Amino acid sequence: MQEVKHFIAGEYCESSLGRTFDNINPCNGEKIGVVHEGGEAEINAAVAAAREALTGDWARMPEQQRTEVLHAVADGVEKRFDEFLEAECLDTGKPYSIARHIDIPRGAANFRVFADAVRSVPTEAFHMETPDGSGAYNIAVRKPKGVIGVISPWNLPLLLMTWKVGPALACGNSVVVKPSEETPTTTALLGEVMNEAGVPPGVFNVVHGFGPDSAGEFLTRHRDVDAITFTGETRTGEAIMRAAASGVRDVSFELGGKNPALVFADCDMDRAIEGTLRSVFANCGQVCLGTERVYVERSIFDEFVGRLAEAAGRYKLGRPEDPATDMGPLVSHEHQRKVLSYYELAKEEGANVIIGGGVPAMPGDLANGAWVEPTIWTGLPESSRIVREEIFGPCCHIQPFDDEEEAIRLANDTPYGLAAAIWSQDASRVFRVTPLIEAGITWANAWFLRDLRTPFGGCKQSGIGREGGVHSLEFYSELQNICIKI
Ligand SMILES: NC(=O)C1=CN([C@@H]2O[C@H](COP(=O)(O)OP(=O)(O)OC[C@H]3O[C@@H](n4cnc5c(N)ncnc54)[C@H](O)[C@@H]3O)[C@@H](O)[C@H]2O)C=CC1
Ligand SMILES: O=C(O)/C=C/C=C(\O)C(=O)O
Repeated sequence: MQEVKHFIAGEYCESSLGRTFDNINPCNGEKIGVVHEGGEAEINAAVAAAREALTGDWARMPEQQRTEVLHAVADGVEKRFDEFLEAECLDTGKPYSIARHIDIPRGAANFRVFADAVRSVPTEAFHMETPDGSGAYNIAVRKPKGVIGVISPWNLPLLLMTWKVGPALACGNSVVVKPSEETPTTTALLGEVMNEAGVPPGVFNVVHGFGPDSAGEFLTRHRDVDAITFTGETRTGEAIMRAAASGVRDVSFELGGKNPALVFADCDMDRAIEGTLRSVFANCGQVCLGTERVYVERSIFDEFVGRLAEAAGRYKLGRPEDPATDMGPLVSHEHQRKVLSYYELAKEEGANVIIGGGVPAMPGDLANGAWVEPTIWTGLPESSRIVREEIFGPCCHIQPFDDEEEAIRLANDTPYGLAAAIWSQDASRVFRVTPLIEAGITWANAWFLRDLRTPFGGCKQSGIGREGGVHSLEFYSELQNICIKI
């Protein structure tokens, strides 16, 4: 039976109060192991270790060596690829085919890309004139921000945690990570890799636990944490922002979404179907960038709905390790209850259930897992809760539109603004429409095409700030302007 411990000051440790909680396999509801539950004492110890690390070897380490250490972390993840893969898929239930190509390689890449980015970003310098004629130079020096609190979610656990930890360490900070209580294992495993790679003790710390009145809240409230980065639900973001207000700490938030796809009659239908299928159902719909609202030009509406439903109907639900599996279960029974409550609501609101809408019949032990059917609805008004609220499951509502203006209006009629996808072969339309969409990321004829150097984040209630490439360096470093009079 697996036992997941905290990782503080380079060592694994148990909870001071001796409390643990169960880690459950969402495929069959079986207990995988126990996780040590941290409280105020563990957060205090981790933050103190992180603070201490900022005065030791890590602070004195030349940038070139820090880059090499972070490359060694990436190598270490790759060396133990199968271990990370199995742990991630056991915690989440996601298919190996996804984690093998996305979660684990990206978990490693996040260290390499940001370590290299730090070394390639130029220093800003301005010469200025002065009244005495001798002038002055302004040089912007990039320094670590300090101790970074990282609160990460369960949908892409290693990927989204390293997306924050990679650049934070590349900029010379130390971190305290509170991984999601649903998926603690790969974050804990990374501690071993950090030690093997030569990351000094205290630079990377992990405390397990829950959100409110637990490790998450204690971390975000801690006055010795200099900045907080969070991915998760918008309401949690509001709570963390309130905590960060005390002490005026900086935040970077990537929050919820209710992302639209606009499918125009001039699209390449095969590509639009394949891309929308992935954007709705990949990772069992548990991707913040995923599509939950599809708007299709009326002349191709029936064909599109029919073909998408047919493709979704071919999806094979199964065990993570089965190469034939397209979709796993949801992350937990709690999340299953939430998604199924929306499936019920859709029926109550009068939706046409094109496909799915319930719990699939799974064989043997899988019958106890957190499974839901891939689901497509049509026929609901835009005011319906199904169309307005983030469900975070394998489902979408499809609605027809008559012209470009209406499509843009429908896409933007949401409090969220994370991502959007447009499907059209008319280049003028693509250039005209994409900037009018209120979203931090808009794809045209693609979905989830990610270059780690590009700005990533949401507008409206989908987030604050941008991470990715130089934007991550902006958040994870403090710029000091040094003005030198000649
Ligand atoms: N990437 C995304 O956009 C994600 C969105 N979600 C959405 O959020 C819904 C709820 O899922 P949860 O896992 O409960 O998301 P959540 O936003 O509540 O949890 C994410 C992380 O925040 C921590 N947390 C929760 N409350 C906190 C607080 N007051 N202070 C500090 N940390 C706190 C949790 O322990 C976890 O590590 C999902 O149904 C889905 O709609 C969930 C995960 C990822
Ligand atoms: O960075 C990526 O490529 C993926 C990001 C996905 C999320 O942020 C999410 O689903 O929460």
